[in-house]
Amino acid sequence: MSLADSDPFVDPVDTVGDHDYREAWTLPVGRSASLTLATDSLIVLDEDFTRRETRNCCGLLPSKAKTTQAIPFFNILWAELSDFDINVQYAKPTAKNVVRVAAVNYLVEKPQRSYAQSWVTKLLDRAYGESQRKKRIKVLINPFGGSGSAQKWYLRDIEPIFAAARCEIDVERTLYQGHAVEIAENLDIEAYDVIASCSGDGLPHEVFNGLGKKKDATKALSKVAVAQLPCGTGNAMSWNLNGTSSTSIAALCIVKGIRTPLDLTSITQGDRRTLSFLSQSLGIVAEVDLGTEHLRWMGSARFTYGFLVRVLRKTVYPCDLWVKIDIPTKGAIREHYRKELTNQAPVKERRDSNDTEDPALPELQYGSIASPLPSTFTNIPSDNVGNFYAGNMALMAPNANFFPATLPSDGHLDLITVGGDISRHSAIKCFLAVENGGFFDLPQVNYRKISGYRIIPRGQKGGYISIDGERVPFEGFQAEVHRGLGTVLSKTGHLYEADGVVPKTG
Ligand SMILES: Nc1ncnc2c1ncn2[C@@H]1O[C@H](COP(=O)(O)OP(=O)(O)OP(=O)(O)O)[C@@H](O)[C@H]1O
Repeated sequence: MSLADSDPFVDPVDTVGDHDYREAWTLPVGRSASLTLATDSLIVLDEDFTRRETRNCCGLLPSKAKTTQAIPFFNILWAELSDFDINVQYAKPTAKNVVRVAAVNYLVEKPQRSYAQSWVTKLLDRAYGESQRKKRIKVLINPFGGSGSAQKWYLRDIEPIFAAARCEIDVERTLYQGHAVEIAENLDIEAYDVIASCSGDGLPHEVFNGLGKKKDATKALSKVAVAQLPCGTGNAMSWNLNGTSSTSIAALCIVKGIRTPLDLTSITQGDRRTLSFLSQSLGIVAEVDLGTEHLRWMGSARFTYGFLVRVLRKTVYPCDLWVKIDIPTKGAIREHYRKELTNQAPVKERRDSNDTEDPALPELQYGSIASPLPSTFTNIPSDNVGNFYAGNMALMAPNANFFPATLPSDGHLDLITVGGDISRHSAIKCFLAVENGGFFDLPQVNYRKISGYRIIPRGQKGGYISIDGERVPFEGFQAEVHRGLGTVLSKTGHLYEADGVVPKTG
């Protein structure tokens, strides 16, 4: 029986005669098996001669038991040829949201060896595409991550995948708050390609800031990709870049991740300058996130409870707000997003150019919170703000797609403002629309693309401001976006995994 007869994935025209194996990139292996490179996957076809329990008058009948297995190229971790056999290691789904390292192993006959070598090269090309192979990864583990399970999850779910993919791994546990800042600040950037944190979103925030403290910060931030191995509660970074909070799938996504420039925002407050990669909030979101810590025992219900309490009180957070508005309307934002869907510009063109040749952090174009107000900033009356929320990624938690128009490196933050004095009915509609879709289009939601702002709370004794989920003093601050200053790993190289304001396929 020819391969074409038995395998629906193989074009019969390509499988006639030995020399044609090359054209189909089919490698005959073992006694009666073959490995074929199809469009998106490796097809393993095994015709094993076994005795089946089929009887006729002469006794047991020998018959062929065929198995066909398709392994997506994305899941292929490594392949190599040794003296006698070929070994392909891959991430095999073993349960919903779990992958584990598995392997296929076959003898390769001597005459096939040189072809097998080119076949392995071809397989790895398809498996990795433009993603870097054998990444050198500094792994940070927050021992308190995942309610103390981060270390266990690392050993069980992550390390075997990195090892099978031949990544070089160097593991360090964080010992105290802020330790990840120091580790990143002192990192030899020539020795690593990625810093991946087994943590929530707090450690990646620290890592960006540690790299940002280096003398050659701009170089460090463009050279070392920051990644998350989700061991927190929200895991926004992993949801946006990998579409998962599964530790094993995230590990596979890091192995296969494509280097992607990420906009970072400088925040100046008092005399401090920090970098934000995810979001800044003041008002109901900040208060619900940071002001309900004492209700952690409720699980995620604490957010719903906190929200409802504030909505019923119709809480407003008066402030003075000035914004550098880049795209003012939802229609224009949708158009901008549509164009970016097909923008495959090289990485270099998706970062601000550094004309000064100075490798330190870029100078602040708009000055700091202490500088005179930039003339390009527009005042937005904000006496009755209920929610001020600036986002650099789409999902703030699973099913919380607040910023569906965000793009990793378009040079803009997406700014949402919602009045605190809207009706309770309207406020609840907004809340439900975040989870069910449609939030972006609600008329009570103001949505702009911006590249800087200054916000100063007014007439409140205290309150909550959140930068990437971390609490900062309740006082005025200024923000300025730096296009593509940071680097992350993503599946596409230029988009988030969340649903956008325009369908990604059309
Ligand atoms: N050994 C340690 N002892 C105390 N604090 C630590 C230690 N290691 C890390 N931290 C701190 O823990 C904080 C939380 O980090 P992490 O990224 O895991 O979580 P998070 O984003 O707060 O998590 P969650 O998503 O669960 O809210 C960071 O501020 C970090 O500095």
